[in-house]
Amino acid sequence: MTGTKTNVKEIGLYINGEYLNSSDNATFEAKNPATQEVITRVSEATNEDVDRACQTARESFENGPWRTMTVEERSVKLRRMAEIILERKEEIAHYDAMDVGKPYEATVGHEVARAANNIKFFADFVEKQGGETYPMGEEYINYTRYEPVGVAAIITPWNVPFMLTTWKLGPCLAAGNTAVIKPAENTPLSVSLLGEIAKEAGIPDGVVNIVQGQGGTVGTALTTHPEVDLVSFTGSTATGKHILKGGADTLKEVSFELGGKAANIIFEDANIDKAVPSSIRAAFMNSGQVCLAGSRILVQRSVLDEFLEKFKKAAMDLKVGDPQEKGTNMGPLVSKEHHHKVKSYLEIAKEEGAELIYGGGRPDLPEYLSNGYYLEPTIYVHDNPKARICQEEIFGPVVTILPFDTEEEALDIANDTDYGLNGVVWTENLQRAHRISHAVRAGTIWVNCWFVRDLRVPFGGFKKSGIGREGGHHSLEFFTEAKNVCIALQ
Ligand SMILES: NC(=O)C1=CN([C@@H]2O[C@H](COP(=O)(O)OP(=O)(O)OC[C@H]3O[C@@H](n4cnc5c(N)ncnc54)[C@H](O)[C@@H]3O)[C@@H](O)[C@H]2O)C=CC1
Ligand SMILES: O=C(O)/C=C/C=C(\O)C(=O)O
Repeated sequence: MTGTKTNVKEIGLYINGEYLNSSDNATFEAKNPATQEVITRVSEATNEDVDRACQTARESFENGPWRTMTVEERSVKLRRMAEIILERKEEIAHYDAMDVGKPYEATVGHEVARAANNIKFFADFVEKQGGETYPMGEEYINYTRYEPVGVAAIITPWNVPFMLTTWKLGPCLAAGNTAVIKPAENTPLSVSLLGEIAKEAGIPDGVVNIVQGQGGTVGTALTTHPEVDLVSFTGSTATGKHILKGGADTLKEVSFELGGKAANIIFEDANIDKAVPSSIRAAFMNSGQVCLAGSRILVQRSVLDEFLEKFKKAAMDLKVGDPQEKGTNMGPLVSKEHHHKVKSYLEIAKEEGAELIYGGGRPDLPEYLSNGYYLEPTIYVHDNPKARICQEEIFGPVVTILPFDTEEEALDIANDTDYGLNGVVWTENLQRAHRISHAVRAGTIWVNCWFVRDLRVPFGGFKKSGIGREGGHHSLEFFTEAKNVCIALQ
């Protein structure tokens, strides 16, 4: 038996280089979703604590050495931070396995490495940036500087806590800003380590601050705070709207990566043997709690039977179980509330007349996981793209297969959504691959692959899937103010 293996010490807020209790000593529980065991207690920030974190970040931005250091000096410290993340990869992955329910094996091997690279990539990238120069004849010359904006609020979700926080923190710090981070209340553990990691890397106190607690209170206090200039957020579209409204009075700049309902389109000329394992990953990785999930699989009718047979078999082969155990492909859902929400879609699917192909129940698990928030990988076939299970972000291991006959029909279904984060196309026809990639209204299209990430490319959503883009110079544009300097030459 594994389950919760480590005693995790109580988690404080991290402000000005110190872990602290909240001003009223209030705490909340961090729980293991595989067992419901309490892992530890976490300080719940008050408004006073959020204010302190924001004032500290402001003071450190205005008067600390971080903003005025050379880019190279900052990058040395950030590269060290990336190294420390790798040195502590087992601990970080173990924390995410415990409070997200993420399989340890995949997290330690992939997600933590990506987190380290998020920091290293921007440390290297920022050193290579130049600016624009515009001479005006012999009389004047203009040149552009990219200066840090100020204090950034970094609000991250529970599905990929550590990796997604570093994805924002890397460019934020590389550009010379200071940060107040708020991880999701469901998953406070791994992000809390970023305070001590930043300190060990030599990043001055006050540059990285972490507050913990509920979105509605702590998140709101942070994203409406007058000292916060920027909000970088990944999470639900509903929360994105709250943050946008709350930031209006102080004109905060926002970068939002929101929900998705990606179409994964399998044409009859696709290599089905490649499409099946990739579509399984896209549907069930992290128990389907992925904004980029291929949660609608559109399959051309002539290959429907073949695809269904192979896809179902591959889903049945997934090992659902203890996230800490070697070989586990799928852990539990993150929380009781989320488990309830995802299961409610099984009722909705029944009412909507979807055909259940596999799953929908509780997997067979050892006794010590009997309280865990588990659900089998679940597959439906439905012919109504307007059904709620085809329109709403379920964010669980529930996938719907929609048959289609023609390319036009596939495109209509793919674009019939409020979301536009990503899409996937499986075809061996080059012209069709381009045609469909151009016609699907989404920020990323993967052709004959899924979730392949190059950190230089723009990443973000069309429609209700986001505002702005992250990645490479897109992230740096968000985290900097462009300044023009015009000089008289005569
Ligand atoms: N990456 C993604 O696309 C994600 C999508 N979701 C979607 O959202 C649904 C609901 O999940 P939730 O946990 O409720 O996500 P959420 O959007 O409420 O949580 C994400 C983060 O926002 C914070 N937050 C919540 N309300 C806030 C507010 N008013 N002001 C500032 N920060 C706030 C939370 O504390 C958390 O840190 C999921 O079922 C899923 O469909 C959730 C998490 C990530
Ligand atoms: O690869 C990225 O930069 C972002 C990935 C985001 C998710 O996996 C998510 O929000 O679910």
